[in-house]
Parts: sequence; structure tokens; C-alpha cells
Amino acid sequence: MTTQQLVAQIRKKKSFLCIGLDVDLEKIPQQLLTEEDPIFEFNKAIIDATHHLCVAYKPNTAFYEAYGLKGWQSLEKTIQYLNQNHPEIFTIADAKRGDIGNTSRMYAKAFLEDLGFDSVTVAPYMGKDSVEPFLEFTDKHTILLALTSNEGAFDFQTISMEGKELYKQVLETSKSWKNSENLMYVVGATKAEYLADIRKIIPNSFLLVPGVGAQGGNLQDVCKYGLTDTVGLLINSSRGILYASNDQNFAVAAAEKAKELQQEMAAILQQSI
Ligand SMILES: O=C(O)c1cc(=O)[nH]c(=O)n1[C@@H]1O[C@H](COP(=O)(O)O)[C@@H](O)[C@H]1O
Repeated sequence: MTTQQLVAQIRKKKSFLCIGLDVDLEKIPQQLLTEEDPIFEFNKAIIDATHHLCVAYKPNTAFYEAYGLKGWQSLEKTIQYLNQNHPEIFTIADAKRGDIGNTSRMYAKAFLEDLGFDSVTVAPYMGKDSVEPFLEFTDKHTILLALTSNEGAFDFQTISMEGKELYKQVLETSKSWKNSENLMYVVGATKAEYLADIRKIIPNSFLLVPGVGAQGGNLQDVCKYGLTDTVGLLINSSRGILYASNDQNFAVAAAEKAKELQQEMAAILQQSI
């Protein structure tokens, strides 16, 4: 999916919501555990109930890898279901990969080619040659970790070297890489006060912003400095939507939570047009 197509979907749905499909078998309604593939059945119900309210889904691969081969099959079925039934939805494999080039090439193939995601999250720590194999997929997007939502972000990402914080070096250096127009960046919603500085370096790039809801980030704060002329934001919520209820009405409850965020987004978009 091109960035222009993503922006068109955002305008049409009046939403820049990304729903994180972080499925935890201990948190889903227990009656689903009798199904052959509880993870897929849960995702299917969530997708059926929320696809009109969001523009992206982001399965975090940890929640699938943790269940071994069966988990990986659930991930495969989920992305197939999305690609077949909702090709207008932007899909993110939240895998946070990155290794020597020869290995990154295999990660890129796995997520962008074999599974067929539109994008994958990548850690920049190993540098240019570890990210390039992802960027070679010019019809896809590489989402680079810039300033993450967790407390540990302050351990390295904000350390200043030669007068510039590491996350700013990541943003600036990555702009010089081949096919960098296909880069997006992760900035945590809990770091909203950094967005004005971040937008000075990457004024138009799309940002994937996790951390609203369960982690305490705030949508209004993020939009204040993060929003661009072409929106430029995908706001992720996982637990806050998925586990709104764990009885048999879980999908309806999830849709209600998604709708609350979508309506807040619609109001913001209306004001900013
Ligand atoms: O790359 C991510 O998506 C990510 C980056 C980050 O800085 N913080 C962060 O929470 N995430 C992911 O975003 C999701 C947040 O989930 P909730 O806190 O349940 O909404 C999880 O899948 C995290 O792994």
C-alpha cells in the first residue's frame, strides 16, 4: 500500500487508528479456548467488529511466537484474512528485527514477502546495512524505532553524543539511506513532548505512535505536534481495545473502545482541515 493510499483511507474513515493484535490466551474469553485456533478466532471477531473504525492492524509477533508453531500459523491466518477481506487496511508486522544484512534479508523476506505484510518494525541499532534489506522492498514500508514509549528509552535513545541525542541521529542518518521515502518511525505516545523537535527533522514522515491507553499516553498531546498536512500519524492501541471485556460480547466492547478513539480522531481531523 502506498502512503497516498493510506492517507486516502484515513480521510475516508476519519480515523488514524491502528489496532494492535497482541493476543494473550489468558486474557481472551475462555470459551474461545475450545476452538481449534483460539487466537485466530479472537482476531477474526475483533477485525470483523472494528475494521470500519481503523486503518491499520499491528500484530506483535511476540504474542504468536510465544505459542510456537500453532502461534505462527495463527499469525499467518490472520494476515491472510486481512489481505483477502480488507486489502484497504495497512498491516504492520511488529517484529522489531534487524541484523547483519545477510540475516535481515531473510527477516524482510519472511514478513514482507512470504507473510505479505505492508510493513515491519525494525531496530536501527545495527545501522545502515541492517536496515537496507527491508528498504529494498520499495512497495513496502520499514518502520524504524526512534524514541520508544518505555522508561528504558532514556537509557540510550536520549543520550547526547557530540551534542545530539541518539534518537535524533537515527532520524537524521536514516534520511540519507536509499529508498528512505519508504521509512516510517516509531515514537511513543508517552514521549509527546519530543514531537516538536522530531517534526523539525522529519516534517512529513508517518509516525507509528504506540502507548495510548494502557501505557498512559494521550491522543491530544500527540496530535498537537505530531499531526502533518497529510496526517502523518498512526496511533496504536492494543490492550485498551482488545480486552475491554472478556465475556462473550468482547468484540462489541472492543468496537466501542475503538469508536471512542475514532471519534476523538474525527474531531481532531475536522479542526485541523
Ligand atoms: O513498535 C511498537 O509497536 C512499540 C514501540 C514502543 O515504543 N512501545 C510499544 O508499546 N510498542 C508496541 O505497541 C503495543 C502497545 O500495546 P498496548 O500498551 O497494549 O496498547 C505493544 O505491541 C508494544 O510492543
